[in-house]
Amino acid sequence: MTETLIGVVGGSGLYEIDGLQDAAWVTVETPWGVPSDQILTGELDGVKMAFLPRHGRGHVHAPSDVPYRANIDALKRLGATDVISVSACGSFREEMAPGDFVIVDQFIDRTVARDKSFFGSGCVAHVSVAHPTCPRLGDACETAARDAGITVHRGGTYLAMEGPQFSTVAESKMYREQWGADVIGMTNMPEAKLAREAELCYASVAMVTDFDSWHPDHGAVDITAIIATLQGNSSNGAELVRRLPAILGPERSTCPHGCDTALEYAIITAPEKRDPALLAKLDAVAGRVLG
Ligand SMILES: CSC[C@H]1O[C@H](OP(=O)(O)O)[C@H](O)[C@@H]1O
Ligand SMILES: Nc1ncnc2[nH]cnc12
Repeated sequence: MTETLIGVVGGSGLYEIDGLQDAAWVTVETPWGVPSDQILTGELDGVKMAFLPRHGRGHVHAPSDVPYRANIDALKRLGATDVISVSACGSFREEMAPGDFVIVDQFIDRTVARDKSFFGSGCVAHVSVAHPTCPRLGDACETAARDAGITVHRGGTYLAMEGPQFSTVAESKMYREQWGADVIGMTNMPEAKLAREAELCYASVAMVTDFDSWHPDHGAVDITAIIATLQGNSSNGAELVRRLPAILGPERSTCPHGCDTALEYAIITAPEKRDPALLAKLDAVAGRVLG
């Protein structure tokens, strides 16, 4: 058993959480640069928490410029065992309506302009992301959402687009009709891939804010409507997060789905050929396997 530390990455509309005991905003330095903001640490129901606003307080980082590697490294460095992403998203499904939450379990990664791995030449690693989210953590999110009275859908495919512009009608219809995506956002990739490389359990809770641009009765997505929906629902996101520590508890067993051993056989560069400079940067993310 190890001590649970729940990392929370708050998306649009969720820039801090209340009620933490011994709350403190801490600065974390990483070899991958500066995280999106300071991280709010503290305890809730006897469980350690670390909250990081993905876009920074005041929403300063565009989705393409979020320092995803620094964020995941910083949470790992603080001792996070589990990471919950809370995000705003558009919906491609009539039944996933604005205000509903979706516990995402699959992704289609259409992002093109982001650093997607901690590894590279000098230390090559290939982890599996066939199942990019953790079912155990997803269970906890689903329970927390139901207990909070939130309408929640278990399972859904999130299309991660580059942005910052929203999709065209043609793209929106293609993602929905041909590609089978359920929701769309701009941030969960490469975050989920990096969490896997860092051997963190990752779950994504997506709050539906709009019907993107495919819906004949709703017209094109616009930011004013998104912000109005977010203002009505961000308290639900915070409420879900507040309920998680009591559900997960202060002690955790090894992940039955293998999230926390993802690197076990992933590094294929021969030990004598590894780049010492890159190995030094991997101290937090891959310290368990690199020693
Ligand atoms: C505010 S609308 C578009 C913006 O909102 C979502 O951010 P996040 O995933 O961090 O909640 C979406 O991905 C875009 O970045
Ligand atoms: N329709 C949409 N497309 C991309 N990101 C979003 N975030 C919220 N709604 C979105």
